[in-house]
Amino acid sequence: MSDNRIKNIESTLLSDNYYILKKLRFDYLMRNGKWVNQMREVYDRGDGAGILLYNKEKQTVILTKQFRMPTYQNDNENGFLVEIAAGMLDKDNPEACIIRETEEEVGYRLKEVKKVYEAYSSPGVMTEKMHFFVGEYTDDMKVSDGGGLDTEHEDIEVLELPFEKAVTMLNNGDIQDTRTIVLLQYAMIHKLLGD
Ligand SMILES: Nc1nc2c(ncn2[C@@H]2O[C@H](COP(=O)(O)OP(=O)(O)O[C@H]3O[C@H](CO)[C@@H](O)[C@H](O)[C@@H]3O)[C@@H](O)[C@H]2O)c(=O)[nH]1
Ligand SMILES: [Mg+2]
Repeated sequence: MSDNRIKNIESTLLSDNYYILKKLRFDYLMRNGKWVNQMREVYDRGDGAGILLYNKEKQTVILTKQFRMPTYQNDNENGFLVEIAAGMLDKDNPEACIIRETEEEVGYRLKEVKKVYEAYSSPGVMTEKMHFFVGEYTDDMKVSDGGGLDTEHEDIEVLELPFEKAVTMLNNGDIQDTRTIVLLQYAMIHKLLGD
């Protein structure tokens, strides 16, 4: 079977109201050797970055809590979600983005971060690739209360929690953001906060 299993891609713009939603029609070569015409809607809002902030000495992590309309539309009773600090890349590289977002959202100015994964967020629907980081914070890195940008009406609550509490929330199903689950599990697997 040929390596190139996609041809004749036709793209129609459905919305560029805020980000970009396209309808893509294309011919796809099935494993059984037949060409079929397929249609997929694809949402492009760029790539993102997120970080788990941790403090070994205090045995704490920093998470955020904010209203997420899409979750409010789907089963999340009050629409608030506990998440890692995260943002969209805009024109930054992932590392610069996550350092900027950390300061905007939770008020800590980091010098160093460690990239641990790069992964597609929701590959059936979105183009978004997410860059996952972990970073150590200490009290002397605090430069503001965070909370997000007023100009964008961000309203972010900063949660500094014992790591153990975050793990309990994860195990109880109180953390429902995939990216946050991934990084808390990373911290557990790699014993970021010690044994
Ligand atoms: N007016 C308007 N504003 C929007 C819209 N969508 C987003 N925004 C604005 O854009 C800001 C984006 O803030 P960021 O901190 O950069 O992004 P984020 O929403 O936290 O996104 C992060 O999490 C997402 C998962 O929910 C990730 O998809 C994303 O890559 C990133 O990591 C939001 O606060 C909001 O003000 C929209 O449709 N309309
Ligand atoms: Mg954000």
